Amino acid sequence: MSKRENYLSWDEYFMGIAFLSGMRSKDPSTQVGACIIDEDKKIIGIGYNGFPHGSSDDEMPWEREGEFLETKYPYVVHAELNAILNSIKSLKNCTIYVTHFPCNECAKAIVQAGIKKVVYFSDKHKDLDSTKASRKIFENANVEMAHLEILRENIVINFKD
Ligand SMILES: Nc1ccn([C@H]2C[C@H](O)[C@@H](COP(=O)(O)O)O2)c(=O)n1
Ligand SMILES: [Zn+2]
Repeated sequence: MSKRENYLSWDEYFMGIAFLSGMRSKDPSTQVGACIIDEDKKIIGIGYNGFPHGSSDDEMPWEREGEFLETKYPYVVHAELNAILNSIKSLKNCTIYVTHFPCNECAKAIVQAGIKKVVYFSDKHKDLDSTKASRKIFENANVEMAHLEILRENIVINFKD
């Protein structure tokens, strides 16, 4: 019998895990996921956007607009930072898979952690100044950026039979 042909590539696998992780997010508008792997392709950190420990998902605001302190923005921990903080070992020369291109704050954390490659799926905010700053931060630190195009339409997990 020959091997299966339609198995997941490494890129699809790690980006799939980033997406699955993002599905844990309670943010009603944007769910972001991140998955960090080491040079041996071992997963060493996973994260999604959410409020810090101790802050209730039900009591904190998920608003995008209004008085700054009444919105989610000053409180939410970004997926990339959560993945970095959740990592189980040094991130030197690691790769981070992210569902969305990192913001400039996450870019700084990614560089300082020693991550050397960013593989991203969506770049929908590429024209924002903060995204331009991210690119500059990555370029200055020689962090490789790679857009991942996934050819298959979906990955199905079937929990029935
Ligand atoms: N690098 C990023 C950028 C954003 N996020 C999170 C922060 C928010 O929960 C959400 C963005 O919300 P929106 O302004 O689209 O309503 O995404 C992140 O985790 N990592
Ligand atoms: Zn961020």
